[in-house]
Amino acid sequence: IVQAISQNSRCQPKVAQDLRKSFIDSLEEDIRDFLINEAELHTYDDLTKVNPVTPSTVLKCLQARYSAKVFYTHAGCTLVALNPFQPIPDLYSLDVMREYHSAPQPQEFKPHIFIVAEEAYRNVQGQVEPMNQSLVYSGESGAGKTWTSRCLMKYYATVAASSQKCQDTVEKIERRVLGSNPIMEAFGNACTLRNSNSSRFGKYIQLQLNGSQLLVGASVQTFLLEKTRVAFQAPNERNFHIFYQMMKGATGKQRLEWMLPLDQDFAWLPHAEKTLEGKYCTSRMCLLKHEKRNLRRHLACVDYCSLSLFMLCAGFLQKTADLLQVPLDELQSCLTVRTLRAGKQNVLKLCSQSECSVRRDCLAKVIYAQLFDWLVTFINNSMCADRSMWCNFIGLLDVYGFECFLLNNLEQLCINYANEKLQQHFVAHYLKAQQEEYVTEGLQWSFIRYQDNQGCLDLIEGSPSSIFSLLNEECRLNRASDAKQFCVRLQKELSHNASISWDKFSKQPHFTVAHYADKVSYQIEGMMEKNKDPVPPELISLLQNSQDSLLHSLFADGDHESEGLRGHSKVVTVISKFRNSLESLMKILHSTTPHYTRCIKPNPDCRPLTFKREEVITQLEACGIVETINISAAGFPIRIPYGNFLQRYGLITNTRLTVQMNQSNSPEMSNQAVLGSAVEDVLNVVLKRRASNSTLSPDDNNNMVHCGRTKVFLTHSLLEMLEVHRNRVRSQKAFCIQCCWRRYQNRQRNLKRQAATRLQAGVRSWLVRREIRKWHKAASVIQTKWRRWRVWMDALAEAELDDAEDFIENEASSALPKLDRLLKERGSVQLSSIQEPVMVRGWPIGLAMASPPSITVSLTATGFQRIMSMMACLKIPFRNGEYKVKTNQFDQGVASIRAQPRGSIKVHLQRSPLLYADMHPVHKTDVVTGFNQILLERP
Ligand SMILES: Nc1ncnc2c1ncn2[C@@H]1O[C@H](COP(=O)(O)OP(=O)(O)OP(=O)(O)O)[C@@H](O)[C@H]1O
Repeated sequence: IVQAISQNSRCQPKVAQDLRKSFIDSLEEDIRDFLINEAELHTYDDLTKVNPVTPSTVLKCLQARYSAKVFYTHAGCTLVALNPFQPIPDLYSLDVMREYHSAPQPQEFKPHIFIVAEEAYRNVQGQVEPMNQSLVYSGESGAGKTWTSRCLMKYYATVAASSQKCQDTVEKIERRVLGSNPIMEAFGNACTLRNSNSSRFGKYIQLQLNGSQLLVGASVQTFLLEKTRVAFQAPNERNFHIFYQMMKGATGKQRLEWMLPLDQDFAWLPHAEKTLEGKYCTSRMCLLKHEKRNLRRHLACVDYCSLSLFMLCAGFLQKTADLLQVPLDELQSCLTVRTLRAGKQNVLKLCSQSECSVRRDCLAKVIYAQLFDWLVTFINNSMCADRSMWCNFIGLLDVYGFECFLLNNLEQLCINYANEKLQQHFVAHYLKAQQEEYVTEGLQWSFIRYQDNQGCLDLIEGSPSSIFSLLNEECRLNRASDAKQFCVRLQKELSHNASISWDKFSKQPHFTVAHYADKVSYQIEGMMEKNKDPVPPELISLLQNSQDSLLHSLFADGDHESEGLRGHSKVVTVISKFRNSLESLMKILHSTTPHYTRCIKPNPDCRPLTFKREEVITQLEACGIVETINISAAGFPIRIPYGNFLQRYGLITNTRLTVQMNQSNSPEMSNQAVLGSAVEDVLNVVLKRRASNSTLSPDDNNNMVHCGRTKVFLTHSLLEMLEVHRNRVRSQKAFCIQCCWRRYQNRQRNLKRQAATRLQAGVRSWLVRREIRKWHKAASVIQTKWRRWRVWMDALAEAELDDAEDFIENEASSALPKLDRLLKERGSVQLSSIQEPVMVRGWPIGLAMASPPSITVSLTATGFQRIMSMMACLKIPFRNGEYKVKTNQFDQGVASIRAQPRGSIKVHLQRSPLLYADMHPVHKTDVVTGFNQILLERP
């Protein structure tokens, strides 16, 4: 339908309108089932969550998000960017950049181009192989590729900028990179029907990073500049911006110097009245002074040369000759006389009027193409860092999206060929990565089905015969090209390939290629000429002899192949050049980690916040987004290691702890079995419950989950179910724990009350008194000895000194060690407190208490618990502080004990709570909930 709409939209608007209506009707029917909860569609930040994945459901989801002003959506491994066509406040601000850059997990943020940028940057930082990154963004004209490119450059210029401000040019490279954009756009962009600032060339920008991941340089590689635009613009389209900027910006003096008439309408500069997007300016490029001067001088030359093109087109031959600094007669003869080779002799032939026009256009195109290349080289020279200064790069590839117009020719064939290559790379990259993981995890691979476009690529570029090879062959033959003849040749040689077909009813010579995105019919008329892109040799030698230094240098090096200078067998065709540059680009892509972004243009008129379904669905088809989602969703996009899975979802079936224990002492393979079955238990519970109240059958399990060697592979829908169940079980458990805790507290309170009474009555009278009795006994022994000693001392005072000394020595040797031992046994027990043992700062059952901050306890964990309770019950005075704890559970720990309001004591054990698993029921709960505090209360 979409194809029919686009084919009829110009010639038969009524038919197209009817088709569009029926298309929209069919959409509604198709997605009715899906849209049960339409209000929530905009919350799907990943299109792989859409179920079922069809173009219409994806479309509806994107539309809902677009209406909610959400412009980025993940599509599995790619990002879909919808163009809002109006600036969105704070979507790309510096703060947002910093937020994404500093987030520990940017993926958890809302989808954004900065997530892709940050992921690539972190890959470089993490030195994950392959370290170099490529960010590929494709889409049709006006979809937002250039915008994306600017955003990414700004992002890297912000996050990868050096914080040190020094004079060195290298520090300012980020400004150079950003500043080169307007110049490139001035020369390479033009106002087209589809985009007022359309890039007419493809580019790969390489941002060079040093070992500290700071931006130190950049380089640009360009592809397929649409140089025909210099001489021919489609109705209502414009030439390259630079010409208009130059006309507008020229001062009176320059006009005089350039001999530019004020009121002249140039045929090559249509619609000069339209306003432009921007203006190039060298000051933004942050160059050194001499570089700036150099660039300005050269740009003036460029302008000069460009200007000559106007003059050329307007037929001002004298002025053109003056500006190009070539002799007028030579210019004239180049444009009007053709040199033919007849044997060894040259024959001059006067050209027809149309041939003269072709030559004039050719001169303009060749100058512009060379100037553009020169500009790219100049920019590269000013931005590119020395190879020794950078070690990694992030490449930004801005490629034209798939194109299918009413009339398609060589340009579209090249563009669509490039897209086929990228699609193949994309599929191969992601499927390869997935396949590798599935194989290592022992998963079956066959369930992923995808469209292989190798057949189409073989048709276009394969050997021995393909469209390209036949086209090149045709161009190398020294004969006038005949479209019909070539069409017959194609039919003869390529009809075995299923990707090519011909419309029997079409009178025009053509061929239709079934691309991965759509079928495109290419007209053959003019294709060979475009492929040859002939440049008369006279023109080249004319420009080589120019007195203008820039022009002279552009053509002096002699690698400009013109039709006469190169042998026919060596013709370097447009296709060959494009293919070569694409090959080198693909080589780079293969050696980097790619990140794909699909830019979508929501309406053809560039109207802000307007979403046209048929427009979007065509693009979704063209960029193979449904295919991409299917690739991402066909497998299991969620991969969770067993340990993490059971930790998170084990509570659904209470399998967590047992499995963890088994895991620690069983070999790896049996672990996997144990873990796998534990996971299955969990999933079975979830899936059965789900199946009981929905259409899902338990057989669907295989499509939603797979247990690999180390990970569980899940689909998004299963993950959602798991989350729902987990939350439900958690709230149930939390409620139970609360009830238990209250019950336990009540019981504790009662028990403590009883224990306290008993302790006060029993323990105080028995335990304490027994000790007191012991101490009394010891004290009386010491006192007796002391008294005896004093008596002896008194007696000795009267006796002779020598005898006395002997006596003391004998007595002390037996009495003092005893006293010493007692003191040692009771720590800081003092003689004076023997009479009042309750007030002694010691504890009868093995607790020796010195002054805080240290209590040394040597007992079991339960014993410690009991001690603390007793202390509380007996109102033993203690101070808040840190106490050393020694139990049989661990060597040495620290407990901080704090008195709480209402007489309770809070003991905080600074140890892994798992060690207390056998202490008390409450601690077990604590293990589960992750608390490690014990609350003990005084009666
Ligand atoms: N994210 C965005 N926010 C606001 N406006 C945007 C955004 N993306 C694109 N635009 C607008 O859309 C216009 C077209 O975008 P852009 O020039 O980037 O398209 P493109 O894909 O590069 O087209 P082409 O292939 O023709 O060069 C821009 O001029 C800009 O005004």
